Amino acid sequence: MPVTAKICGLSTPDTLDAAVQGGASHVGFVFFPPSPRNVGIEQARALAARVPDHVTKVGVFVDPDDALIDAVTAATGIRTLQLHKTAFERVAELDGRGHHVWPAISVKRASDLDESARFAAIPVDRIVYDAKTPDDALLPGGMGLRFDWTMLSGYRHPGPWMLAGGLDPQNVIPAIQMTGARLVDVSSGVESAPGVKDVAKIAAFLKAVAQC
Ligand SMILES: O=C(O)c1ccccc1NCC(=O)[C@H](O)[C@H](O)COP(=O)(O)O
Repeated sequence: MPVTAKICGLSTPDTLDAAVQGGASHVGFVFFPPSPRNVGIEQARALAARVPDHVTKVGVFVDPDDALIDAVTAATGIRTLQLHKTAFERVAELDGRGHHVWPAISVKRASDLDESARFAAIPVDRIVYDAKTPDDALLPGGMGLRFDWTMLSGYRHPGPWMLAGGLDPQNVIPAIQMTGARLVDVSSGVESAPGVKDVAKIAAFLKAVAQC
């Protein structure tokens, strides 16, 4: 099975097209106003319309309320919700309503990984292992931070998962080799400035992933 990639935090047609043409399996849209990658509903509607059926659209949220999820899903057809800082009970509730849910686990130390076992009971569609950002950080992700990937080597995952946090075109191959990830996620590692995606970096990242 080939390794595939999600390009996250897309907000312009040209960078979205670069991700799709470069072979991304997933594209992510951030719905969190404090983020430099935040997209509004109408912007997301227009972007989503460009995404072909074989590429999965992922909505990235921080403890979203029903109104936001309903607005996003109605406008974009997004069915996959990547959920940061969202309580277990809320994740279970959204799963019960038929959404594809991807809870993010913030990882700093090895014991953080064990939170994944709890989600096996729901079960969720995929766990996202992302680097923990500082407690006072504005964002729970998208900051180019990474955790010690060796912690994932040999780890018994309870289900499908994705590696996120601090990946870029240069380090993604060793990261895949070290962790065994089959899906990798990148945001700031393919940007020229916070929130500004770079088509050459997107292409380089996807080319590196395709070699794995
Ligand atoms: O990217 C954001 O701005 C963001 C905002 C709020 C919640 C999550 C966010 N990003 C989550 C992602 O999926 C990122 O791709 C992931 O954290 C990796 O980011 P990076 O380390 O910059 O590649």
